Order: sequence, then structure tokens, then C-alpha cells
Amino acid sequence: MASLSSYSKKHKVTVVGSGNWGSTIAKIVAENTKEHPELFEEKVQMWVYEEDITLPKDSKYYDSSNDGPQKLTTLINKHHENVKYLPNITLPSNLIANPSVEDAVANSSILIFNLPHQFIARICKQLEGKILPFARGISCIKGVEVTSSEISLFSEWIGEGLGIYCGALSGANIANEIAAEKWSETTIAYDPPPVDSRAATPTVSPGASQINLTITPADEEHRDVLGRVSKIKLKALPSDYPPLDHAVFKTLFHRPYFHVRVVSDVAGVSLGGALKNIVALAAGFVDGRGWGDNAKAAVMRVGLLEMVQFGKEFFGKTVNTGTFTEESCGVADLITSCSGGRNFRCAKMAVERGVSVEEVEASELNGQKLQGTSTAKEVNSFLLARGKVDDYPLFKAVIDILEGKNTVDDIPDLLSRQID
Ligand SMILES: NC(=O)c1ccc[n+]([C@@H]2O[C@H](COP(=O)([O-])OP(=O)(O)OC[C@H]3O[C@@H](n4cnc5c(N)ncnc54)[C@H](O)[C@@H]3O)[C@@H](O)[C@H]2O)c1
Ligand SMILES: O=P(O)(O)OC[C@H](O)CO
Repeated sequence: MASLSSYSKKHKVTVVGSGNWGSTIAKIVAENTKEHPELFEEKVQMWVYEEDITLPKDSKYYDSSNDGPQKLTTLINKHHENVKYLPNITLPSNLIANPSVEDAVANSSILIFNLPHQFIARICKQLEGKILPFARGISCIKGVEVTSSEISLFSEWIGEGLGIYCGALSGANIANEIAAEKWSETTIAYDPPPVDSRAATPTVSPGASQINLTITPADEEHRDVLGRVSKIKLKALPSDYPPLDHAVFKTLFHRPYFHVRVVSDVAGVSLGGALKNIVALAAGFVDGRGWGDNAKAAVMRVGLLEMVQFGKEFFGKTVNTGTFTEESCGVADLITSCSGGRNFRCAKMAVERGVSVEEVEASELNGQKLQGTSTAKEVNSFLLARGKVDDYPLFKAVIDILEGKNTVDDIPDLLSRQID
């Protein structure tokens, strides 16, 4: 490999999303782009779903001469703080909030997708044809994409939609703790298909300042995690950029307070982050009912087994069971989510107050979004379509409690096969 100083281009990084976790990850990568000018452009773009914010009188940024609604992007760029989704955390000054997603991604070779999963479809549609064809992505989204009887990982789904390779980042990562720079770890999965540079065909796109290479994978077809022939025709990174490998992604995300392990099991990393949110709801239900830590540990144990079973049954070609049991994105994320995560906390409050989880989400989260409720529904519709719903009694109990078909008191009976 050439020395880093011999590359004439640097990677431009864009974070698509600016919620609680989106802003935290943007803070991390902006700190790293500043520290590594040999690899990255210093400025990081962060796409913000624009909204009007009226600062309360007790806000440190309140200005009586300008007390009407202000754009969230204006506030972030002026005060270097996401006052709505990550208050009281100073963001680096090289992080730029941008209300236009098309403008934010322009010329970026690294795209980090980090927004609640219910919004990603519309954003990807907007991005079609707007990104560099050789860009690479990392999805920080915890959820799965389900259509009728098909299921896919957001990393794959984004990759196929945009024609790029996309890896995944997931771990025991409660955003507020990491934003406060408390010590933690995460898992990144990055495993692009092999490319054969001998099969490269130079093409020049109109207006492009460089030659793009269309690469045919060495084995002529790349299969996704479900064994389907991938629709992605991967474009090689032009040789004037530093190569995008495990080391570069570690450099982009690793901080003294945020340690990164890079693996290749994209399915395991993505599924851990998606499915633990269903289990966290169950943990909140039993805790809210006052059954204590032993009951919570029991649903966590059964939940972990169902997560592994789901991975092996539907993604068995590539998924590594060890990812669930050994990495931050597996059992560690399950533990933190069932201790202090939003899904856990909202489910607990819902039971204590006798209201729905959605009502607690709306009243307590100030616009932040739960992923567990929609993931429980999506996984249930997938399992129903496959005739497998009864093989996953904890996942079924959670959706049935959310939909009012069962109550928390039914959990011991519903899990009797797993417990007795
Ligand atoms: N918050 C955490 O602790 C945490 C940690 C790890 C992973 N995650 C995962 O990261 C992903 C993003 O979570 P988050 O915490 O950044 O989001 P969040 O829960 O803070 O959600 C709010 C975000 O959604 C945006 N939004 C609202 N309506 C929208 C719309 N119509 N279109 C597009 N965007 C809209 C808001 O602008 C805001 O940026 C999720 O999949 C989540 O599971 C979250
Ligand atoms: O707050 P939650 O429940 O969305 O979970 C946050 C993170 O995923 C924990 O790793």
C-alpha cells in the first residue's frame, strides 16, 4: 500500500441523521476527522431533518430580542449543540448541520446512516443518483426491513438501493453516556465483496473530475447474507483515495472513550441491534410489573436464545453465533438496553402507569423514537408469513402485549416451554 501522504484525495464524511445517536456519532467522527487530516477532510456534514425550535426562557441560548421559532440547523451551527436531541453536549465546530440531504452527501466518499429506521426509505429514495458511485456506507440503524415474507438488513437494503457497499455499526451504546465521553465499546461489521482489479473497466461520468472504475467481483457474482445474488455492481474506490478498510473505519470511529472492534459478520451485528429492542420491551414489562431482576434476567435469557435462533434460521449462511454471545453488539447491547435503554424505560413506565408504550414515547421522549415497537410488529409479520411465529414465544408475547391480546401477567404461561 502507498504511504498515506501519497494519496491526493481525502475522504469526505457525511452523517445522515441527527437524533440522539446520530448527533453522538457525528461528534465522534468529527473529532476523528480533525485528528486525522491525512485520511479525512476535516469538515463533517450532518444532515438534519429541519424543524422550528422555540427556546424556552430558561435556555442558556434564550435571546429576548429573538424569541420566536428558529431553525434547528441554525441553532446547531451557531451554538454547536443539538439543543433538542442531544442537549448540554458541545459538538465539534467542524461538524456542519445541513438541512438538505442532497447537499450534505455531495462528494462524500463515506456515508454514515443514523436515523430511526422508519424514515430511511424516504431518505434513500431522495439520495438515488445523488451520491458518489464509489462511496461506502456504514449503517448505525437498529432495525430490520420487512416486506411481506422477506426480511433484510438495513446495511444491505441501503447498499442495494444506492448501489454501494454498506457495513454496520452496533453495540452496547446508550447515546447520552457516549456523548458524555463515558468509556464504552462498539462493534463494526465491514465485509465488502472481493474485487478483481483486472476486470476493471474505466468509465468517465459526465462532469466527473476523475475516472470511475466499474469492478466485477472476482467470482463474478456476489451473494448477500441470505445467499441471494447481490444486485450491487460495486464501483471501485479511485486510486487517489486512501483505501477503505478495517483500519480506516477504526480510525474514523475509535475514540479513547469509544472503543471499536471490527468484524466481518454484518448479519450478526445488525440483527443483534434490531432484535434486542424487542427483548428490552419485555424486560420493561416485567420490571414495570414489579417482578424484579430475576424475572428480567429470565426474559433476557430467553430473548438472547430467540435472537440466536432467528439469526441461524433466517441468516444462517453467514451469521456467526459468537457475534451474539461475544461482541458488544450482542449480549452486551442486550444488557445495557434492558438496564437503561429507552425501549426498556418506556415499556416499564407504560405498565406502571397503565397506558400504552406509544403514549409514553410521545410524552417522555421529546421527539426521540423507539425502535422496539415497530421492530416487534415487523418481525411478527415476517414470522407469521413464514409460519414460524410460535417458535419465537418471547417475540410473540411482546407484540401480543403491545396489541392488547395478552397482558404482562400472561408472560410466565407464554414462556412456559422455555422455562419449565
Ligand atoms: N439513542 C440511542 O441511545 C441509540 C444508540 C444506539 C443506536 N441507536 C439507533 O440509532 C438510530 C437512530 O436513533 P437516534 O437516537 O439518533 O434517533 P432519535 O430517537 O433521537 O430520533 C429522532 C430523530 O428522528 C428525526 N426525525 C423525526 N421525524 C422525521 C422524519 N419524518 N424524517 C426523518 N427524520 C425524522 C429527528 O429529526 C431526529 O433526528 C435508531 O435505529 C436507534 O435504534 C440509538
Ligand atoms: O434507548 P434504546 O432502547 O433505543 O437503546 C439504545 C441503544 O440501542 C443501546 O445500545
